[in-house]
Amino acid sequence: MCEHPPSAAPGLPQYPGAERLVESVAGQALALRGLTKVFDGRTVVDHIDLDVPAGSFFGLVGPNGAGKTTTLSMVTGLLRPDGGRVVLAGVDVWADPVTAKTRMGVLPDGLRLFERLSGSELLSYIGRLRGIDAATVRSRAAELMAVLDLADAGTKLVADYSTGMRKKITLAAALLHSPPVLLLDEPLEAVDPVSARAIRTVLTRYTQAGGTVVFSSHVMALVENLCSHVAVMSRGRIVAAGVVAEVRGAAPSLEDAFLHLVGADDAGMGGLQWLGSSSG
Ligand SMILES: Nc1ncnc2c1ncn2[C@@H]1O[C@H](COP(=O)(O)OP(=O)(O)OP(=O)(O)O)[C@@H](O)[C@H]1O
Repeated sequence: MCEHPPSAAPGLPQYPGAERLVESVAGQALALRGLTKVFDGRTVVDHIDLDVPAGSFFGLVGPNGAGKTTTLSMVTGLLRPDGGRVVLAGVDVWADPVTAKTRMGVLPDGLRLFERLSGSELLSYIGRLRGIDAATVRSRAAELMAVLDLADAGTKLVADYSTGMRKKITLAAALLHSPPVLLLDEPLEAVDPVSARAIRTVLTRYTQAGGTVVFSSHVMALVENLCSHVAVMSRGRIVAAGVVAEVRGAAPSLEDAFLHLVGADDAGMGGLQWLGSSSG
């Protein structure tokens, strides 16, 4: 008789206590517990705990190299953690990655798209991969392309898209299956104000309808305007998290609070006295 407990699917590591963990974070769209990543002996994400309430617009901010992309990559199933757990929309991401991926829409860092497809073909391909019937894909794709101001770009090859258009078509692809959680790595970086407004409008509408957005950004004013919640990451750790007003505290702006939290508010302009002086 077999003495061993029932095993996970072949090839998948076991995650004991997955059900208990999922129960304990009910009500959170996303929960991280002890999430850790080590590269070449250096801990770049250091035992992170984080709760993202369902329906929140959640900004993840931090200086370059803080670990934001690494964290989002572990949340989206792209990068295997060295420790800790991720529960997204009631699913333990690394215990059941296939189900977890049906519940998320992702705009990853370093967009890789099918360059030789047109925008419409790309959405139709992604929609079919997601198992959505062709008529629904067509109507959702048309609506998304209209609100994102991409309607005229439907027949253009993705290879000829601008940066803003690439972000918008990827966002449309991430929304096509109407997931409960959207994870976006710097969705507004290098995007012009017109495209940025279209993206903001869609994201705001999505959260008003009950969806949860988690996005990383360096633009503090944007996070302060758009987000209900924020987490500040520094050197692989979460140094503050919660409702934006709480994290800002008594500081005049979120940016001031951020600079203080990451220890950059006293960065002096020592030296450089020669800069701009006409004496050469
Ligand atoms: N594949 C990798 N191999 C080794 N080190 C890596 C790898 N990916 C990231 N790192 C390192 O991990 C640290 C965190 O990087 P990460 O890209 O997660 O930061 P970030 O907060 O997203 O930064 P940015 O705001 O510049 O995008 C950095 O020091 C980076 O050099």
